[in-house]
Amino acid sequence: MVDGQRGPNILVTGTPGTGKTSTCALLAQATRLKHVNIGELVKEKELHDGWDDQLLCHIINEDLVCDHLEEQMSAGGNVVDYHGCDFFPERWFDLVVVLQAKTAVLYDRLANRGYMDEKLHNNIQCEIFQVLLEEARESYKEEIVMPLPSDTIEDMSNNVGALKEWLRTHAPSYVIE
Ligand SMILES: Nc1ncnc2c1ncn2[C@@H]1O[C@H](COP(=O)(O)OP(=O)(O)OP(=O)(O)O)[C@@H](O)[C@H]1O
Repeated sequence: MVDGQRGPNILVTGTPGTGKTSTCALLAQATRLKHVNIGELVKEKELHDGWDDQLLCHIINEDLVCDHLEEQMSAGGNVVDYHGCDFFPERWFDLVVVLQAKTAVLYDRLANRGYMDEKLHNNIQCEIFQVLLEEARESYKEEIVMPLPSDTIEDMSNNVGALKEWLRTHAPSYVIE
């Protein structure tokens, strides 16, 4: 259910490479939702505690991220894109989408991106053990958690369609016809 006091907020999560950014970008084009890419935001606004040499990424400062986004999320109308979901306030989200990809598909995508060794292995393990789905189910009410396959372009298009349909039901003014 969308909180009646604000616009809808959707979280799109999943292992890196499952298609969060591509899906959110398409959804934002087709609706009035604003795409909030947490990884980009962390870099741009320096909401981090430096660089992790082992994982080769910024060490996100979750408190700074949540403080930075509080006002915008309280207003609603956002689709948030991040490979984690347990540190956001539960009240922010009306729907939590977990994108999933088959191991072979994800392997190719991450290898194409130049991921190697430990980083590649860790992300593949994360997907095999459905870490993000588990995290979403532990952090949000089960009925708002929506796992979706993201192996093909057709899946992506179906997913954007399903999310538009969800918006049509819960917050129709956000759908651009
Ligand atoms: N459903 C899909 N079908 C075909 N290709 C896809 C699909 N989803 C993503 N891709 C491709 O996989 C690559 C990774 O996608 P994307 O950057 O959207 O993933 P992500 O989950 O946002 O990753 P990260 O968490 O690292 O930002 C891109 O080249 C994208 O075009």
